[in-house]
Amino acid sequence: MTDPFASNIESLSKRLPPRLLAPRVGIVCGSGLSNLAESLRDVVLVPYSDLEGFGRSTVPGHKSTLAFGLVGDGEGVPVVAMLGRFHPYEGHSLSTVTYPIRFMAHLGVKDLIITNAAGALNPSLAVGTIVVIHDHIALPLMTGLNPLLGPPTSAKHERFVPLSSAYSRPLRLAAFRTAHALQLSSDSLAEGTYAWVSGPTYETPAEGRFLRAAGADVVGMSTVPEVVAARDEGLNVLVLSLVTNKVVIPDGYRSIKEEVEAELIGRPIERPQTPTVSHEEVLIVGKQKAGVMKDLVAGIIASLRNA
Ligand SMILES: O=P(O)(O)O[C@@H]1C[C@H](O)[C@@H](CO)O1
Ligand code: HPA
Repeated sequence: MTDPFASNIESLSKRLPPRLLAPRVGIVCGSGLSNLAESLRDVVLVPYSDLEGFGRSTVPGHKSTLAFGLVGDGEGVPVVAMLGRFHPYEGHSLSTVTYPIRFMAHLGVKDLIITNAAGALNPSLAVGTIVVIHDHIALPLMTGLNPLLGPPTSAKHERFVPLSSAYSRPLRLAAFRTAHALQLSSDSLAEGTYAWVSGPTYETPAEGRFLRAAGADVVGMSTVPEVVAARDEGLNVLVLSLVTNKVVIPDGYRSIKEEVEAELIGRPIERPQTPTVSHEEVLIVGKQKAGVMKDLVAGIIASLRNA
């Protein structure tokens, strides 16, 4: 059997200068956020179809291309960005979902910046806020959909991977320091916990309240398998979630019984409508905030140069 890492490296070495073939930082672009590649210079684009082990992204707002390039002035920092990721709900196995992360680690990536679009469970998070993730709740992971099930992927990997500090503190500090340097308003960046759901259904109102009660601030359909693989590979991980829609709204629970009873005594209750999200809406907000996310990610990477 051919080693897909080796054959990919062989084909990339024919297309990339040596410096780009040794990226220090990896980026995963979330829904509608592939413009992150615009902050790269000397870019070389490699379609996933030219690489072994890579699937194809089937979700609008996700391309199927790797972008290699440099970020920042002078020598710059060599990076590789996934323009488009794989989600289990597309029918991809967890090993396909996580393969690019393992490949990036194999190329020499040390710091991984993962972005995603997510719904707000915490009512204080406005649409457009970028949430620096400091923890996660992953029901699929806890109940058997875990990319580390099965034999360890290599003898150098631990059997039991701790996730108590999966989200790098130095990278989270870099995110807030960069936002300050970019003069982003204080409410454009927040901190929180990401809940991973398999999708592709969006949450019912009760599921939203359940995840909120469990302590999550945002919910999405990706990222956690990538974080698990990255930690298995020993990478430092930063996750930035862009809030594209609200899932839980205060006083959003509507009791028809109460409503009718209130109507009968002549005191109709005005309650907010439960929001209905669509992927189109997710992409619109992604597009609106893509510039801020791009500048933030580029600034964080440039700040890592001296780290
Ligand atoms: O790849 P991400 O997590 O950014 O995409 C989110 C989650 C679903 O794939 C999709 C739902 O609108 O957007
Ligand atoms: N739920 C799950 N995933 C999402 C959402 C959401 O509300 N918005 C964007 N991705």
